[in-house]
Amino acid sequence: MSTTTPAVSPVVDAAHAAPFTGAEEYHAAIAEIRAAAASYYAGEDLAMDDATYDALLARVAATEVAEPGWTVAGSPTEVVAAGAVAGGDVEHSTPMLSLANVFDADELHAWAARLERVLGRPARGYTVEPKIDGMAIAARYVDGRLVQVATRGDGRAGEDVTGQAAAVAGLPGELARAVTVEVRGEVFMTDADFTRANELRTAHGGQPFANPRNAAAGTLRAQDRAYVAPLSFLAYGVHDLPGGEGLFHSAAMAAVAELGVATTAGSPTGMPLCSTVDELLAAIAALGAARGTLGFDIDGAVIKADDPADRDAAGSSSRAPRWAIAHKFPADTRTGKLLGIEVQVGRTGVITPVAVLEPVQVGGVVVTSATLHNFDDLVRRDVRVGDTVFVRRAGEVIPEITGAKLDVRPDGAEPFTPPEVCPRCGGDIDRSQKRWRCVQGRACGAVESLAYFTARDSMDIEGLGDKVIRALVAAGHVTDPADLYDLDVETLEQLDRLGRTSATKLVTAIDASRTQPLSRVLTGLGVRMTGRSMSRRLARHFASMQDLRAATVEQLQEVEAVGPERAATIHAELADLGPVIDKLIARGVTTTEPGVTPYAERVAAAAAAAASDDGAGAAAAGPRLPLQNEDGTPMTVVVTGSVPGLTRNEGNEAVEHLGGKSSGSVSKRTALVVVGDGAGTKAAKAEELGLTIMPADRFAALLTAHTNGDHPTLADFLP
Ligand SMILES: NC(=O)c1ccc[n+]([C@@H]2O[C@H](COP(=O)([O-])OP(=O)(O)OC[C@H]3O[C@@H](n4cnc5c(N)ncnc54)[C@H](O)[C@@H]3O)[C@@H](O)[C@H]2O)c1
Ligand SMILES: [Zn+2]
Repeated sequence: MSTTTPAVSPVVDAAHAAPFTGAEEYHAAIAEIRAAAASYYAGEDLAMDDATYDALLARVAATEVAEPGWTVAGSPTEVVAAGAVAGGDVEHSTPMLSLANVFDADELHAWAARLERVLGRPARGYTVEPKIDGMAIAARYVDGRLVQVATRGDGRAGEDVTGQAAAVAGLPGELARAVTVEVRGEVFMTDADFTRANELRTAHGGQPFANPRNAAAGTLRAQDRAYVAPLSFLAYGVHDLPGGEGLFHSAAMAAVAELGVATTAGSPTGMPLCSTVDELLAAIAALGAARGTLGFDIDGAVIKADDPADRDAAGSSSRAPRWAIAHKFPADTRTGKLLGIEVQVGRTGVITPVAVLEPVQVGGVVVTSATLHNFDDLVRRDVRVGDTVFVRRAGEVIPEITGAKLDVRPDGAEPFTPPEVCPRCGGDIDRSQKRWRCVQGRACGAVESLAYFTARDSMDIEGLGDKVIRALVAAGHVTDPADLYDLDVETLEQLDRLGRTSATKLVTAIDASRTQPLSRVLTGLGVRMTGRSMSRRLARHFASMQDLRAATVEQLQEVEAVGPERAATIHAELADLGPVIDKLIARGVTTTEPGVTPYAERVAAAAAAAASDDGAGAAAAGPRLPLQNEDGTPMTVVVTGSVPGLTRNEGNEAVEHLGGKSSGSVSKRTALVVVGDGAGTKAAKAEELGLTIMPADRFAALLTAHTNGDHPTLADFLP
């Protein structure tokens, strides 16, 4: 391989995308990309989600490789911001470029190897920073005073946003020392500020922003606003630092921090220094794991050569530097189809709209339902059943719908009509607050939840039928299951048709239920997305209420058939039920599962066992995954063409998730070939070799079944 710049910048993942077969399609795609980029950088309504944008761009790049003669001048594969953003009045001291992307370890290795070839030796260290999802700016300080802030624009010249940037947190109006310097970094909106900004915006009659990035872009470019939406800044670059000649990036950024500017290194993520690709991968994984806890959106990690000499030697293409690379994380916003809107009534009587979605991968997880927040919001956003909607999942929080794509709304889609009365009890709704409530409050669902608690499969309390429960709730004696344990014979006797004997029996039965095991207590609490057998599994896994409540979303997924979505729901439900659980514990209800080793002891034992063998035994111990061979080893799987709802990278991740090993080339050793739209020669080769072939939609269905905990086997889904 030569070290000359390839015709197509490595920014774009051309190698795995299907080229367009007609020049017309190619030109149409470019027009679509430019239009999308124009609204994206202006902070206007999004035309598509990022994964779709990246996939379209990759197809344009693949076309340019296949048909070099078609390539248009200023193709989006070659210029910053797809060439859709005009340059402004402020010329940059050096171009503000884009970044090339990698999506997995192999691609990162390839990038590092390429850099090493250019340098003729390994790079002298790398830094790892969060890739903040906002707007790039250049801020110029003269004698310590902030005099000018400009957007990236077309990369050569940007727009003057000095006025709007005045109140950005982390970008001080005055530095600690009177130096003249240019600081570059990202202006963004934190999750908390995003919520606040949308409240302000809708209160002023505007449409809510789709996501924090969009909000930051819109806010930074807005001239006059009746209100100020808060923005933040983190620096990741510096130019003309006095005395900064030859300083490593990490040292230069430390100097910037000392001047009083917020930097990525000073943020909760820090700036790990690495010398090998393996160290880089570990740092990237750590950043990915922290993603949900930062309080602001990041869409990847940025890896940079630390030594300025390495940077000079590597240089840049017209679009991106060769000494830096972005390792992208799975997209946290995707589009999906809204199948229905359900109205849920919570334990406290809060009434909320919930979106039912066609399964879609967001942030690496299959999502089938998402919150629509509240009815005001839903009506304002005018989201309708049948719409293609934006689904956002930031970290481990419950996914949300941020808006609908109006240009593809199906004919005849009806606006949603909020309920007139409480869908559970038929009573009135209190609409005085944003969160609507049944006027009955906790009592609204009390009869239902008490009946569930006392049922045969749960606490099995004899003599507590529907009639008695209704009477107890109506008299105000009980609103939650724990109140049952406070009842005495005198109180019960006062109820209609309950004599002293029955009352005494009932108190005895309630009292006896205290010894029911944890699994039955859990069943009785009616934790959403769990039933009898799931409650048993949870109880057997965690052994005590205390350990179950302390479990993280990740730990909950250790339980068989608990996927990310169910784990997040169970976690939220246990928190929601906290007060009732506390009350039950205080009343002496059993909190352990008999005959099960405490969770902490088992974790310690497992760790000891893992340390004493090579881990091969551990892999075989779990239930067999759909893409595992009988001996527990992974099947080699090739995915070619597109899988519905997944990017190429997510397709490969899905293979691993299902227990397989994904490979890029078809051979006799390939166990399975997944074939989707746009599949090329690999599909033909698979047929030639007589390999097992699976259509991509069936693969997607297999993934969904697995994520839902249905324990599918590969055979179930083969044609
Ligand atoms: N959905 C859409 O319609 C649409 C349209 C256009 C672009 N996009 C998205 O934008 C991306 C390409 O746009 P781009 O060129 O603006 O960004 P990029 O992904 O190529 O990355 C370059 C940018 O990263 C930012 N950055 C954040 N943290 C950084 C750090 N620590 N160090 C250095 N830079 C850092 C800077 O702003 C820099 O300009 C694509 O991945 C695409 O998904 C989406
Ligand atoms: Zn009600």
